[in-house]
Amino acid sequence: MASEKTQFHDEELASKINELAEKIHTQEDHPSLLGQFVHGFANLVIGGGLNPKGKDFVEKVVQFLASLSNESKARDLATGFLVKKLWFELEHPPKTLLGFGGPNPPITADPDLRYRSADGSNNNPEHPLLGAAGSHYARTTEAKRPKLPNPPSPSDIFDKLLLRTGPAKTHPNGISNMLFYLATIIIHDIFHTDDRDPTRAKGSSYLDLAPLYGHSQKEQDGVRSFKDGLLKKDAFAEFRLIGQPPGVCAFIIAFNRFHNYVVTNLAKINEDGRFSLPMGLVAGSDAEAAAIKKRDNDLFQHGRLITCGLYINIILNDYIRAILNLNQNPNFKSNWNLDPRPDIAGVNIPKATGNQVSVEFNMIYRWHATINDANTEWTEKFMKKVFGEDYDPNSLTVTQFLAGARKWAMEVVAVEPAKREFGGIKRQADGSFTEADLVNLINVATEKPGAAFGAKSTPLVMKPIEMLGIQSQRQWGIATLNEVRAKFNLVPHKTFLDVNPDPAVAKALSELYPTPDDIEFYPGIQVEEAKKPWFPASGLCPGYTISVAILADAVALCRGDRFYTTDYTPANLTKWGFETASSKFNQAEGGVFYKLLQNAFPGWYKDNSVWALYPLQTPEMNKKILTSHKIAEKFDFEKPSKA
Ligand code: HEM
Repeated sequence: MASEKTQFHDEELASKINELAEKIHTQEDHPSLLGQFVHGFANLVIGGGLNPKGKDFVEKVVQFLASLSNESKARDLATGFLVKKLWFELEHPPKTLLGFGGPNPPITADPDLRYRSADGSNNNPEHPLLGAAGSHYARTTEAKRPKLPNPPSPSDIFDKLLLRTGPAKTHPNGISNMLFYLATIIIHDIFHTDDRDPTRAKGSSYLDLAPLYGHSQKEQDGVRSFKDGLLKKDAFAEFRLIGQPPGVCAFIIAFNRFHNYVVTNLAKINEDGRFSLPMGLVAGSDAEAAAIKKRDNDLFQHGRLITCGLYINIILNDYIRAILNLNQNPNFKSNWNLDPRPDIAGVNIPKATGNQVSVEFNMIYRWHATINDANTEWTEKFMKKVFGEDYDPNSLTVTQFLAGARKWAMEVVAVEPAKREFGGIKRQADGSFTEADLVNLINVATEKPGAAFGAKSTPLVMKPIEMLGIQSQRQWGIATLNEVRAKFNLVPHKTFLDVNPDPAVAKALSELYPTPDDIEFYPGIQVEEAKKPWFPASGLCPGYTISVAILADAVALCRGDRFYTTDYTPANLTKWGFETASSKFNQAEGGVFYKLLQNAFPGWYKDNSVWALYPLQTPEMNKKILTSHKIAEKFDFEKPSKA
């Protein structure tokens, strides 16, 4: 039944949906009431009914759904309508792309459509280039408002609106660095702006674990051992991760180890004999060599599908759960989650359309405010290595930054992926790192909270990178903050205080922009008031526009991907593989992060360790949450170690 603790901040909306819910809970199976409820809910969510432009609208809907019983049919239908709303907030496929033509990327798709191509092409075979590496960014919002003739300088914007002074504010909901490292893997998966043609993304627009497997066939070949489907020991393709805190690299290596665990088991189990060599091959013959090569590829590709399956399930069942604060749902037994993949009878939502990431989302995902003090210090040391001990972040220009970044990139790329090192840890003779070193880096990331989102929260060391961000949004001609808000059904800001009620921030905005309608998208999304935690519905606590837009993006990335919808089947992944990547509510409330950690680092994580079950919030925060649910004694809070 609708929880009494449901925290609707909008009385009208609250009474309307609670009234509908009550009817459903008392006579749920009554078809006309169910129809009435769904009709009412569809009106609420998709438009009409109550004002969908209200602040916190999505959060209220999430709170409501998470308060319903697991058996509620109405809940499934209503979730379908929410997914539909989020799906149709974006175009599929997008109509507007950046750039002025130029050669299209070549199609390197494996002719076997069961497998992901290395560069993301052929995800939708009807639009084979949609979202392939090298394609043009999409634009979600028409930029109709003329731009200011003399916009404020990026340096001024940074100093007045973004610069953090003093220590970082701790994240208000105990979100651990691990969540921000997962976000870092996600953004390196889908965003790699081509510096020679910034209208293009060098990676694909699919969540295909490119930081591990690469954005192209060449990069993929660089991490494969070409034996039994295995990846080279502790190798990962994305060189840019070496420029991130070392825990990010340890995390992507966990996926490498999971892949190797998967292919080893696939070969052993050899379900339906699908990895057997044909009978009667002559030893040393070309036919035998070709069959061995095919088997390696079949194992590798299955391993990739399954490892990506775990990745998407981590995103939906751990990451989105933490973002929506579902572990802090008073109705803790609710298994509601925002999973956009299922088909719900009566709610027609397209799927497997393909995807193309947009410039707006490239901006929305720049979460540099969340870099905590320890990672700020790490970044300062890193920048000194690249730009010299005496470099000054205040005066380093964007041009100097780009030149230094290119030089650094060339040096890193020159080293083979399986030989790259990071964070002061060393590879052993067989090329692998020690488990202890990797687990330690992951522990450090899990233990410490990230910093809070918000205005005046970005460390100085990021100044040139933020100035580059501001320059990029101008080059891309992105619509204003208010234009993008209107696109996502959010009320445009009428005053500077609407953007951020802190008078100092509002004043700084008014000194930079003539009217709220002129505020640029970036930095606008960074300065908006950050959300507070809600229990459930708001866990990540970014600015308002970011919080709404990322849900639409998550829906697009999951539901638009053929390999996560129509082709995500036990037939394609094998029964064992499908099960290995899958989520069950009775373990970690559906979270599957523990599967990654326990299989990558066997023996380190106890079955009831919060470090494995809920690593996206700190162990300290988990203790609070589990104590509030009166089940803390069932869990182990000790730092993982190997007996
Ligand atoms: C200490 C942590 C971090 C460091 C040192 C860092 C560094 C950088 C650098 C150097 C760039 C500019 C790349 C270029 O255009 O040449 C960049 C871009 C970017 N960063 Fe971060 N970052 C950090 C954390 C994060 C986090 C937590 C997120 C969000 C999850 C994020 C999201 C982005 C995005 C979306 C871009 C644009 C990428 C592109 O267009 O190619 N970063 N970051």
